[in-house]
Amino acid sequence: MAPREGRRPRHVSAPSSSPAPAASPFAVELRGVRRSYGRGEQAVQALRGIDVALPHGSFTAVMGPSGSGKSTFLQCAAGLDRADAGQVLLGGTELTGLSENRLTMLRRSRIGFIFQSFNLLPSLTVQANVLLPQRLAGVRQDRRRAQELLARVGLAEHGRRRPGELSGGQQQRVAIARALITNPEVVFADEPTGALDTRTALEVLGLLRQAVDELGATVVMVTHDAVAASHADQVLFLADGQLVDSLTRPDPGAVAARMLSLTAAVTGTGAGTGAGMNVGTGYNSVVAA
Ligand SMILES: Nc1ncnc2c1ncn2[C@@H]1O[C@H](COP(=O)(O)OP(=O)(O)OP(=O)(O)O)[C@@H](O)[C@H]1O
Repeated sequence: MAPREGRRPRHVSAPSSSPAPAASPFAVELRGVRRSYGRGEQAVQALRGIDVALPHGSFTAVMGPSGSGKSTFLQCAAGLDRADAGQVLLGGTELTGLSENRLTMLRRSRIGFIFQSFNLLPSLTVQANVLLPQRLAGVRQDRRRAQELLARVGLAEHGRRRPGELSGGQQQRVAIARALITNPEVVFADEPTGALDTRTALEVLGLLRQAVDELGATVVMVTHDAVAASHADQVLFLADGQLVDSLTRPDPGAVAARMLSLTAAVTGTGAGTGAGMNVGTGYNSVVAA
């Protein structure tokens, strides 16, 4: 997938260190990834052979009906959960097979996370929260970069406050700054706007878009919201543990139409597979290049 025209990463105004040289053209690659939960008749096939490759500097949204495997996809791609089969690569480094310690170190230094519920530490100042990934990774805490990132998300004056003194939208901005502090290869965002009102959500999505366009970040975002997904370069649609479709340069209407037909197909409500939905065609390989 090519990034949107006019939205190519410009690698300008990166607050400090530039991204590490890419060992692979792809920030994230999943090859034949399978993950099931439980055993025997109770087993649930959460991912049933996922093949996808997402280039550096791209913004990808992952959508699908409830239970389609979005969270499992994100967890496996981010090395928070282990695939039963297949390979997961981050910037060319294979995660499958890494020891727990090495996986933890890799997550701390090369991956940023943004969660629906912000997950800031209430007892730390805003600035200390932003610096936490560097502290955990055991690298020098770069206060200047933290301050630059806080300024970028509009919180230059809030570094000494505690998260509890900020609004939800402001807390999510802190979480974005925290996710970017280590200059990670990929930022994984799990429903980052799920707890925010519409206007605040749009601001947060704009900041994620800026991180991609101006800092060269790679963002992978799970969302239920068609408007949120339309900020991405590409939307991947999951159904029943498989990638069944994708949309590039998505607009909210097209995303909503595909979700509607997907949900109808999954629940069997008979709404058909209009809007070009590909359910059941065996399309499960999306190489975003
Ligand atoms: N720890 C677990 N133990 C057993 N089954 C699980 C576990 N985690 C997920 N599943 C099952 O795997 C399937 C995929 O779940 P997953 O959470 O990835 O879907 P999702 O698309 O993120 O759903 P939602 O939109 O509702 O959050 C579901 O059938 C779910 O019930």
